[in-house]
Amino acid sequence: MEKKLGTKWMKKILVQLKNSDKIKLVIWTNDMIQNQTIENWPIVDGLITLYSSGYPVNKVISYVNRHRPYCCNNPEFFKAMTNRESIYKVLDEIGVEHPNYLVLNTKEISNEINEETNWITFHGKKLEKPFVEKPIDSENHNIHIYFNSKEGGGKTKIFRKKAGRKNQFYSNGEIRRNGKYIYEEFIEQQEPIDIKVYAIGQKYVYAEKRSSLMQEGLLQIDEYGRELREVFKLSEKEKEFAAKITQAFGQFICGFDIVRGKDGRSVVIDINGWSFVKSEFSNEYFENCGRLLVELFLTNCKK
Ligand SMILES: O=P(O)(O)O[C@H]1[C@@H](OP(=O)(O)O)[C@H](OP(=O)(O)O)[C@@H](OP(=O)(O)OP(=O)(O)O)[C@H](OP(=O)(O)O)[C@H]1OP(=O)(O)O
Ligand SMILES: Nc1ncnc2c1ncn2[C@@H]1O[C@H](COP(=O)(O)OP(=O)(O)OP(=O)(O)O)[C@@H](O)[C@H]1O
Repeated sequence: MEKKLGTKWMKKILVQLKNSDKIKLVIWTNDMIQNQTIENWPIVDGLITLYSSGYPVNKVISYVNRHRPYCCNNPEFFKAMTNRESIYKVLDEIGVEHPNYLVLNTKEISNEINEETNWITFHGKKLEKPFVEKPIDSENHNIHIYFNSKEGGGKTKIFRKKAGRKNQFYSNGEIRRNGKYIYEEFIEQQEPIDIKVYAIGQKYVYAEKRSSLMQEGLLQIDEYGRELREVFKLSEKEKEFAAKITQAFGQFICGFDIVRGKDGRSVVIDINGWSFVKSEFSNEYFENCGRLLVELFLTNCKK
């Protein structure tokens, strides 16, 4: 949490709240959040809550229920947002496209899964490669992509960036049988890119593209040593996704990822909740983010 608060990206946003003469900004330390009871937490009119590993969601919800501060990102949704199936169910409700999927607890039903070179079957359901296997817990970023033998077979393991790498190819294409996974259709793309979308409520959305995490080789780095990204122009439909997603998930500041299929579909593959743009060249994003947050709190907090 403190790591997130200390980033220069967060500071670019907070400075605008600090500079507003109508807002008194109170920064809560990690010690306060983790070790003190909610009775000792300051009583505030507005609250910025953002999910990160170790974040005490239940404690924060108890505080919010007791004091009813205005939350720009509603903590009631945080648990649902850590489950990839729950995320897709919400997307269904709001008409936002996601990949077709199947959830399997491969540990519990290992004997019932029949695995062949190019597909798996389970109780009459057939999943053909290529497909993507993601831990149901969206905080677990160890994602495997399985290829058809026509494409050379094997699998690519994707993981959080480590020593300039983001993936590793393995010739063994067997699925994992040790937990609950969501199996998704692999969206074939025209250009192998990830579209990282950063929405701010209904009024503003900004996006960047980066080389897909499954692209071979080392990360492409910019002059600041950060992953190379470029500003990306979203379609009108993708902008509508952004407005619907921030509303449905109750997250005023909300990042999510899109891939564009060869078939023309735009498909949401991941919702990240509060997520920072991390670019030296996106001042416009930070200015809008700070301005809209100030506006949001002034409109919604008790006078
Ligand atoms: O959403 P955010 O801003 O909270 O950041 C997320 C994630 O963004 P995503 O959610 O859009 O995927 C970042 O991935 P990218 O967007 O940079 O690809 C990732 O950075 P990373 O891969 O380690 O590499 P760097 O870019 O920092 O070098 C970061 O890990 P930490 O910096 O180690 O905390 C994550 O934080 P958390 O989820 O709390 O672990
Ligand atoms: N259904 C899919 N079809 C094609 N490629 C996909 C699909 N799902 C994921 N990918 C690729 O795998 C990468 C990781 O997927 P995803 O974003 O779901 O993982 P994550 O670990 O939740 O990411 P984040 O770090 O954003 O939280 C994507 O950036 C994309 O390149």
